[in-house]
Amino acid sequence: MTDEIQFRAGFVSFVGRPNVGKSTLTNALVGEKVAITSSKPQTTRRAIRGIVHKSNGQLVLVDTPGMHRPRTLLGERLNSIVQTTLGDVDVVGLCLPANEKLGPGDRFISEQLDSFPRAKKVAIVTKIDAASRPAVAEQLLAISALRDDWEAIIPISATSNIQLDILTTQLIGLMPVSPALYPSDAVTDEGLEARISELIREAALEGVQDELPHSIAITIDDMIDRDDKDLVEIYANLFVERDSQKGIIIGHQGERLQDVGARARKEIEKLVGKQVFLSMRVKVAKEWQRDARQLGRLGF
Ligand SMILES: Nc1nc2c(ncn2[C@@H]2O[C@H](COP(=O)(O)OP(=O)(O)OP(=O)(O)O)[C@@H](O)[C@H]2O)c(=O)[nH]1
Repeated sequence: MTDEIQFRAGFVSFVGRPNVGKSTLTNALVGEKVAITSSKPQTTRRAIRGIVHKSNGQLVLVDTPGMHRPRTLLGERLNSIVQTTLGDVDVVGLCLPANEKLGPGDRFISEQLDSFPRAKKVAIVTKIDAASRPAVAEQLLAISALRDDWEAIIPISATSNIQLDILTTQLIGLMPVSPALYPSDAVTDEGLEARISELIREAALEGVQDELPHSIAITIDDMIDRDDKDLVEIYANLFVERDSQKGIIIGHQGERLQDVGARARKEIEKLVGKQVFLSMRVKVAKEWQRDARQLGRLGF
């Protein structure tokens, strides 16, 4: 036996109801914007990986869409992404917000986790900055009674950076002994185009009404890296399902679309480290969420 610390690496997936802070946590742990965050529930569609590198281990974070009961074909595809992802991970972190009592949604998801015996279960109590100490204590008790196979129950705040290091250390401790799975400079294996699409979708979601979020999809037609200037030209399509939604996205005299473009461009410029020219066209793809062929074309 040696005292040498063994390197550990593996996969972690954060699950939980919509809006409990999974994407914010992923970004905070990775230290770079990889998953989109939004105050609108269920905005995360893909299994996005962020990678956390420490001297003694590596965590590959698989950020899944919230588990929910499917209502449309899109919903079913999202759920099947969750299923295939969770069959494969070393640890599932069930995110439960400190500032809301446990409810049927949390219990439903916890029960789903029973189907994945391979994964170790960790409870992550999110948003502790938004709850009083007694409320956090009460929540910890309720969560410990939720399952008897928790490896750990860890209270954190992703926005106030409370206990994030402890979470990382504990998660690494639960990983198998393994060499690093990704090179040390990788933060995500999502392609650049996919990340850009997500940034545009995030900008488009800001301030829209409740029914719209699921109706928006982004595709990129072309990306041209100009050699004559420090500039990338991006040609994107913003799909909605109905003509009326097209009007909402574009806004009065195109003002809203201009706003979305300006915000998206700022975020994309941070990502690519260059000036960006962004052209967006709004198109209607009728009922794309229910149509298998259109889903395929839009990348789901
Ligand atoms: N006060 C507080 N708010 C937080 C914290 N983490 C996330 N939030 C907020 O909670 C909301 C939802 O966060 P997300 O990270 O998008 O939640 P999510 O679970 O990924 O949501 P879906 O993608 O819809 O499944 C956002 O408005 C965040 O700013 C936290 O630690 N403290």
